[in-house]
Amino acid sequence: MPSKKRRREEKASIHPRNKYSENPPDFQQLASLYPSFQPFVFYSPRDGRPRIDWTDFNATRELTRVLLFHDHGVHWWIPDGQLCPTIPNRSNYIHWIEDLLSSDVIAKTNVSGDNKVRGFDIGTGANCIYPLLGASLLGWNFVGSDVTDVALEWAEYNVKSNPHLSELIEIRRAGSAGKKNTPHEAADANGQLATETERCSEQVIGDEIESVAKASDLVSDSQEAAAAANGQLASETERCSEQVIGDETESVDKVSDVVSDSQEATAANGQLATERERCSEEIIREAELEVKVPDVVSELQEKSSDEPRVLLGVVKDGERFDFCMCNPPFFESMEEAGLNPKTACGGTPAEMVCPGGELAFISRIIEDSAVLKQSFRWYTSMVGRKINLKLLTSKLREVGVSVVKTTEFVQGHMCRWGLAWSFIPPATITASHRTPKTSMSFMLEVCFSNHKILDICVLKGESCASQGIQRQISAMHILQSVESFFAAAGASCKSNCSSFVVDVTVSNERCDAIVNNESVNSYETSNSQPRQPTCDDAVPSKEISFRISVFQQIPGTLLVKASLQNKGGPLSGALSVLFQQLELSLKKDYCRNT
Ligand SMILES: C[S@@+](CC[C@H](N)C(=O)[O-])C[C@H]1O[C@@H](n2cnc3c(N)ncnc32)[C@H](O)[C@@H]1O
Repeated sequence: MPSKKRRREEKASIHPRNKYSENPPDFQQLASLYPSFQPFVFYSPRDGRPRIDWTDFNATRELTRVLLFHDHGVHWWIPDGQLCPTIPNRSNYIHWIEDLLSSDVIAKTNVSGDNKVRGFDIGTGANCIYPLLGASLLGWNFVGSDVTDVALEWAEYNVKSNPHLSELIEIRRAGSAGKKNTPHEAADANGQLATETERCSEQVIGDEIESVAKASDLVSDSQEAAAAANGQLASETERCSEQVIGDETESVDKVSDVVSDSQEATAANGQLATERERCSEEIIREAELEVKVPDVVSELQEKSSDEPRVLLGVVKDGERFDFCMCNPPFFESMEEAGLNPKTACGGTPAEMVCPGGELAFISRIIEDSAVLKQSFRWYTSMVGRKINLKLLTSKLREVGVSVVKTTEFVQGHMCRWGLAWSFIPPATITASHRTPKTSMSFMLEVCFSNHKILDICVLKGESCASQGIQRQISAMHILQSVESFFAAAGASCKSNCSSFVVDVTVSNERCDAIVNNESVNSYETSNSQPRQPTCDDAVPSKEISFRISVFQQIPGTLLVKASLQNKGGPLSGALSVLFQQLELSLKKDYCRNT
């Protein structure tokens, strides 16, 4: 069993917004909700805790499948042997990017002009995990690229299995020639695709929605139990090979750790993926780099020169993205990847290996970025070995990037690194401090026993105990509440119900009213007649205009976003306060304990 100290460290370093930071997956609960997962869960004779066999690929795949469905409302599958992603670990990378996008390190510009975040996942794999997580957690748009037929077909399949996300994700082939799987791998995976498509067409989706409804109730009711189960979580060690990632010495330590205490290795760690932003930001010209870009980088590049490009030729002319991300093939050979007998997370040679390993692969991203420059706000990649992090940072300096950021992802016994760079000039401290936030968001987890919801049911003549209630508290209800909230305070509101947005304009005077919590009544009673225009109305700069968008994440969970429309106006700074008031009001109406 992991020591208390280790558990504390892991908990402290998991990203605070990671869904699993406070509520790690509860195998027992998942098994009771999803019969397909039940056969994989057993109870440890040592401590009676529920576990799964990490050496069984079917068990790790089923865990990923139920977690994606249970916690993210995502339908998902991969064929035998493909790389099986760990959801908490992968979520940490997404949240790190979220932090980069909202940081003041470089000037904030929205590439798409509509406040939608647009990302590019290099090597999305059959599992398409980053686009699925980014779209379901944060409403981001994605292009996911890959080179193998199997990856492209299954990524497409996973996107199409989720109609609520499919508008957000495009799968694109990288490299003109395309990298084929071996005929055996391709035939096998295609056979599985056909079977899976058939299986899913027979699925009664309503039943699953119902399970999620029950599941979310259970989850919210049993937070305490879930917290107590923290130590019981079997590790979802990233992949077979990851035990050899890192400096050689580190790897040896890690492997011997695993061998010396296999129970511990399969305990809480991996599922509690961690993200420690300790290396933090470096402005490249200030970086103290011990390592010069050595000849090894160019040698590796020669080796990989026949490989398809990663961004050039895949990114279309004039396209712009907020970021790219990549979990690269780390190894030069399957021998180097090695086989970790303790885990079975899959990973085919096409996924794990490329000529020159990760150093050559990420170097290609760097070269492409040096051509595409500001077409991306941030370029990012995972890095498996610390020595490569240093080499790559040196290479970044050579190509003239303006900013480099690094982070460390501590995942159970493993360490990996996040590397980010940009060609956008670093923002000066003073400028960044003056710039108010122009977009923000919060999550609303609807509690069905709340009075507001009961009111809605009564108005509609429906029984709250009826099974369909979850679908009745929709983005539309929240949208209406947003409009009422601002209209009640005298703001002008214009809703667009088809795109679930409401545009709000608030005058200086009404802004104060909202901030001071003066509600409908005070405004309505003193303004029973239509308001006469005042001199102030003629001065547009004394208004703040913003757009509120509501996204249904999964039944019962909604994302509410605000984006400033008249940027640079004197009231711009008020957005965060107004939005906070809205959050309080919606949470009071729709959520538990507020
Ligand atoms: C380690 S896997 C990552 C899969 C998935 N993103 C994940 O995190 O589980 C690396 C992926 O990169 C793909 N790949 C290899 N060369 C590529 C290239 N030039 N462009 C895009 N993808 C590539 C492989 O086919 C493989 O699916």
